[in-house]
Amino acid sequence: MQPLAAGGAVSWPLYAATVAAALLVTAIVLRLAARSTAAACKARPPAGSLGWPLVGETLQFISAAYSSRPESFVEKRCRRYGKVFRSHLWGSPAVVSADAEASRAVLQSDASAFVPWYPRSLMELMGESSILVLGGALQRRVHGLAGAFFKSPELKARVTADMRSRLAAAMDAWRATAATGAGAAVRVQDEAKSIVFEILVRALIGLEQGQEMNYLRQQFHIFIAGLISLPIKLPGTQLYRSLKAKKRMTSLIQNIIQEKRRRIFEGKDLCAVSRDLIDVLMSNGSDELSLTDELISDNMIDFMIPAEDSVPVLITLAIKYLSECPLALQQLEEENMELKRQKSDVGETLEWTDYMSLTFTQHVITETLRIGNIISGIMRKAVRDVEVKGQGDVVIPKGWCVLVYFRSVHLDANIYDDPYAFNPWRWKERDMAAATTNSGSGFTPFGGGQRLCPGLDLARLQTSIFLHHLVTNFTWVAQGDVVVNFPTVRLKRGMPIKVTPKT
Ligand code: HEM
Repeated sequence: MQPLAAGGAVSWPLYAATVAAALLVTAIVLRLAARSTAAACKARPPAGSLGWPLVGETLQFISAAYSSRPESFVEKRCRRYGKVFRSHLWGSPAVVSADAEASRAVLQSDASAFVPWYPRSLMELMGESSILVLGGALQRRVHGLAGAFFKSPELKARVTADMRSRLAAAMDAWRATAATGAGAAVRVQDEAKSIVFEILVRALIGLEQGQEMNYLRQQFHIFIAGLISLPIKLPGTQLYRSLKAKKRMTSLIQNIIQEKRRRIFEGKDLCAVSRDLIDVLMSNGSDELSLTDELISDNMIDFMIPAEDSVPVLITLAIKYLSECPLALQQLEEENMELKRQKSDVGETLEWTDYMSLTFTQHVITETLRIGNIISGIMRKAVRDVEVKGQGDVVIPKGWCVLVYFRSVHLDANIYDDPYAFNPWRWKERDMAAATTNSGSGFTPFGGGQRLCPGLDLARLQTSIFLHHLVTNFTWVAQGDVVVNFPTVRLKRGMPIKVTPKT
């Protein structure tokens, strides 16, 4: 963040001191209010500490999140207070759950108990009509329509064909890179990001590769940089830049919506099949829950977050873990080569169902989701005192936040033997149906309940396709890289690998 320009009505040091004093007073009042809320209601929040005035325990949380063991913040407190404890994070009193049962109970609750809660910069950027913030009938409606679209065989077939042709072009370039000799490397994370972004954006808003796509992606990078930033909306701040970028993206998407409306009005576009998510949302908004252009465009931008972030990171992490586990890589390669052979023997190309039927490949993806914790947890706010059963019953007082911390559950030695080991074979014995539908307690990389990720099948499908084409066409040597976990999970150097085409 840049300080305010000197020479304004108030000098910068005086301004800063005034703001700091105001923040301190506000924080003390809020903390006293939090304490008295907890004391006034019969609610018994769990044991724990609210930390320092103003910042609570946020700085300790962030400093652990930047380390190679982000769960250390939660682990330390679990040892002291139990798996559900109280804290104070992102400016709010909070209950943190690292207990599988309590976490499941929170995920399964509806809006009569909890509503979504995010840090202020995120709320500001997503806007009121984002599915991530919406509650009640409107959230269920958008979720239902988007979920049905993402799960439809037509979309999966289209995404499969798009992925195949986009990967073929990328792989030609990798072959050319490999031919240049020593030192040339492919950055998996960058490649996965540009491929997945283009394909999902096409599925969302119907935009094809080209100048507008490049412009959108450029604006999206500025937008996403502000999601976890200081909640200050002044020129020069990241949040301000991100809001401006969102405005430019909204205008591009609203033009697409207007063009679609014009074509429908002129009777030029009466195609019964929805080609993208905008079509789905536009054609399902004629009753009292009509979906406005603003709601549609806001949500299209939110839906781009997994396209640029979560799915490419899942692909990249899978390749990192496979590179470090030759036995798993060998088994995955054999499984994929066998399928390729079978299909080419009968002269068929692979369908989306073929990719999803690769059992070991799915185990690799499941294990990557468990150990990689791309989304480490979710936050909610209690709209009333909520009793939660877990390791001992606790109450989350009205107005408090709850952080459901998936990461600690996914790395819990009581649930997974040797939890830090990448072991795809562990899923042979486990209930894979529960893992792939995300219904099993102790495995919630896609959340759960009414807000269960509607894109989970697509994420698995795109990852399977990427892995299939990589292992059947190339061998590689990974160059060293490390996972960074905050503010989002990613590979520090983008996972460079030196590829050699298979003959
Ligand atoms: C590795 C990939 C992915 C991961 C780890 C992931 C994870 C999650 C999680 C944990 C939630 C629950 C949030 C909450 O409860 O507040 C969620 C929700 C959501 N995800 Fe995903 N996701 C992924 C891919 C996708 C894809 C590909 C799409 C669609 C293009 C998508 C769209 C959404 C939407 C729209 C929601 C909000 C649902 C609602 O609040 O009703 N996600 N995701």
